[in-house]
Formats: sequence, structure tokens, C-alpha cells
Amino acid sequence: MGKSDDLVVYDARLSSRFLLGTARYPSPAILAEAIRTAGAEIVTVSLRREAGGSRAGESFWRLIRELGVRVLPNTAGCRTAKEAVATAQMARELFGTSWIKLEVIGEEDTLQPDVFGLVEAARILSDDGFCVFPYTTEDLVVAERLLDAGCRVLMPWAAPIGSGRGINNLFGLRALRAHFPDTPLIVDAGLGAPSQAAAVMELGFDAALLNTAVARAGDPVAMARAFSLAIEAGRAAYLSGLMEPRDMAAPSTPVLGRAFGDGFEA
Ligand SMILES: CC(=O)[C@@H](O)[C@H](O)COP(=O)(O)O
Repeated sequence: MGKSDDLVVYDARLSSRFLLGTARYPSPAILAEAIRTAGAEIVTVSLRREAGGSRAGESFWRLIRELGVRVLPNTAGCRTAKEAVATAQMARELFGTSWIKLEVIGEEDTLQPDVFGLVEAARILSDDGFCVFPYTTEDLVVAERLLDAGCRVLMPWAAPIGSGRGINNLFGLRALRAHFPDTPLIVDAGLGAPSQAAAVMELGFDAALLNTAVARAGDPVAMARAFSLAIEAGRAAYLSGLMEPRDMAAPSTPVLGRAFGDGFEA
């Protein structure tokens, strides 16, 4: 790629399109190596899990500082707008950042976002100066409401958190991409295999955020590398202009006098 393909989100310019979650790794050392190998510039952290005061919290912070990555605190575990707003405010104090990955969970089996609470919390936090990264569904109307509320990026799910199902609603994600061509769209949650990450990037999504598939892999560091390669490959494919699939065959073997296809006759 000749010119820069950086992704701009709020005040950040990112060369990596791979955002990584920090939960459920076998050890802090493996987490650190996975982040390095992924080349991730942003990691998401749950305020509830990494409370700064505890010994575990302190060593986690040392590790993050050493890696030089940017932290995107999240409101994982919040069930109401009120709870999410309070958690975001605590996260701003604790982590010294106004970035917040906003999760308001509405349903236990799927951990589906409560989109009503999400929009409400997004508005309150945006008005309060936060840069909100909302974890949402592929719903176009909700997306509009989130942008109206002040969000400058959207994080639609591919599938329920931790399910590893990949793209559940291809039509919905395609429609979202087509409807918001200029909004950074980061697919967040449900990606289980590198091929699925490549697929969302091929659809034109701007980045992918995942956790479980790397953290719970047999070899998380090797899996981080596999996802990193896949995300890069998917992005390169998208930028290169993918061919349209067709129902019928189209001969690819050159016929006499047309060795280089239309317009290149020898
Ligand atoms: C880590 C995080 O912030 C979540 O959004 C979520 O856990 C990611 O989903 P997966 O664990 O399914 O990748």
C-alpha cells in the first residue's frame, strides 16, 4: 500500500486495526506477549476487573504502561444506563482517559446490548465530554440515534460475546457499512476464527475488537498473530477491490488472441 492507511478515531490515528481485550488470559506474561504479537495499539479493560487499588490491578497497570498501548476502559457488566454512566465516570478518574467502550447489557443469554439504555448513556456521556465507543447491534436506526447522541464511532457485534460464531447477520452488517460509509465501524464481539475477522474486514469494516478467541486459544500468542495476519489480509483485500461473486462460470483461461483480457489484446 503506497499511502498511509491509518484509521482515525476521535483524537487517535491508528496504524493497527486490531483491538484486543485483556480478560481471561492464562497469565499476565501471555497477555503481554499476545498484545505485542497482535501489534494492537488499543486494549480494552474492564474497570470492574482491574480496580487500580489491588495488587493485581497495580501489576496490570505496570504491564500496560510498559507496552505503551492506549487503554479503552469498558463498562462490561453494566445493566442500566445509570450504572454505565457511573462506571464510565469512575473509569475516567482511574484511567485518566475520556475514552469509554460503552456496554449496557440487556439480555443474559446473548449479552445483547440494551439499545435504549445504550443511547441514553451515550448521550449523557458525550455531553459530559466522553469519547464514546458504543457496543451495539447492527440496527440502522439505533446507529443513527447513537451518532445523534454524539458518538463518532460504532462498534457493532458480529455475534454474542464469547460465542465465536462469526458473522450472525451478514445482511445487517453489510447494510450498516453501506449506510454509514464515513463512520468508523469496529466489529466487536463474537469473532471466533481468523477467517471470520478477515471476512468482516473484507466487508469494509474499519477494525476488529476481540478477546475470547485469543485469550482462550490453546496458544494465545500464536492466535494473536493469526488474527493479526487475517485482519491485515482482509483489509488489503477490501482495498484491492474484491471481485463480485457470480452464479455462472466465466472462463479464466485465456483464449487465442486475448491473452490479457479485455482491453489488452496482443
Ligand atoms: C473484550 C470486550 O471488550 C468485549 O467487547 C468482548 O469481550 C469481545 O468479544 P469476544 O470475547 O467475543 O471477542
